[in-house]
Amino acid sequence: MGIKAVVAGASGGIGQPLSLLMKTSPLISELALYDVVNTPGVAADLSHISSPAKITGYLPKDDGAKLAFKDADIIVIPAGIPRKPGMTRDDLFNINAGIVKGLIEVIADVAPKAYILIISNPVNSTVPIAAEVLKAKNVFDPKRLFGVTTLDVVRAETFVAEITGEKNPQKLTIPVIGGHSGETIVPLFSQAKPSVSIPDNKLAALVKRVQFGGDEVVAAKDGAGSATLSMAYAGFRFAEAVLKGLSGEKGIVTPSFVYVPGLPGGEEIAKETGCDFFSVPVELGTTGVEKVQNPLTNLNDNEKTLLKACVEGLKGNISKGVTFAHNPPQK
Ligand SMILES: NC(=O)C1=CN([C@@H]2O[C@H](COP(=O)(O)OP(=O)(O)OC[C@H]3O[C@@H](n4cnc5c(N)ncnc54)[C@H](O)[C@@H]3O)[C@@H](O)[C@H]2O)C=CC1
Ligand SMILES: O=C([O-])CC(=O)C(=O)O
Repeated sequence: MGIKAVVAGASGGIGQPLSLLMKTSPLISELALYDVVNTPGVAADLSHISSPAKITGYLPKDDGAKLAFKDADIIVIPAGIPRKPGMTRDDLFNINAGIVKGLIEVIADVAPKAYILIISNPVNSTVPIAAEVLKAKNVFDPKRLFGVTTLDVVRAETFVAEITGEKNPQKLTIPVIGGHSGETIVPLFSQAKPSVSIPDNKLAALVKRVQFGGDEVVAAKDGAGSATLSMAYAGFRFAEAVLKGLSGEKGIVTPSFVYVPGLPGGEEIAKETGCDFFSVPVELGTTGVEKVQNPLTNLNDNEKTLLKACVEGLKGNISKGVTFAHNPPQK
């Protein structure tokens, strides 16, 4: 089966390196690039790479969004503005909420069966917006809608390895759960595989670094945006996990921000946290999320405290997205 993939926001800081990685994937036979600017150039450039994926580039004119998304199997969305120093991810809501809503409306019409991977911030709110739009169009399948929180997992691997001396951080599996901003990000070092030992005097700083890793990059870029290259890596890693699951590979498990009450194994998580959307390790298969794992049963005391702070913030982010989807501000 040929896989059609789309990157929406393909000309941006994340979109370009992400499209490059997607172009090199042997799992993709067609790659459509959509953005409001510059896609013809990015597509022409990538089209010279001798990998199988056939590249096309679309702009909004001449129904470009519809043509780009039509019958797509997987759509990755890094469209939207990034942070500058002094901003929170929630400060991006006013602009990015409308961008994501508009893109999902088109996707619901022309690619209702697509796997949708949302990178655009604030993820804690943009994913609930997407779910509400898909519900309103009667095409919502919780197994196919994902908030991409993989960068938190990637950071946890990297920062833990710096402490433990592990030479290959990719050998570590560290669940990071909750949401994707500040204190809503909850790394579970106690559930790392293989197990890791973090000295007591380093734990608080490590947790903070994973929670606020995005701020570190925003500060270093000093007004020129937020993480793009590490995010492209993380976005591709997650897209590849979804594609491998689709192709029948077994044992693919990685965290994602999903609609938990609609997924096998997720009901308890929604009940315990009071959050309908939560990042948890998901088992990926031929139809998307086959099951969610429940990491909440094994938390240590420190992680329980982190979880409490997480759900307080996350609930508000989720309801802000749901409210927006139903009552967008009038133009
Ligand atoms: N989930 C995560 O872990 C992360 C999320 N992000 C988020 O990803 C988003 C993109 O970041 P960057 O690539 O650095 O920003 P950027 O500004 O470099 O690129 C965004 C692209 O989106 C395009 N765009 C704007 N409106 C659009 C629309 N209606 N349709 C299609 N494309 C549209 C722009 O033309 C631009 O090319 C931001 O919201 C950022 O906060 C960034 C890093 C990590
Ligand atoms: O910090 C930001 O605004 C971008 C982001 O989500 C991250 O790097 O985790």
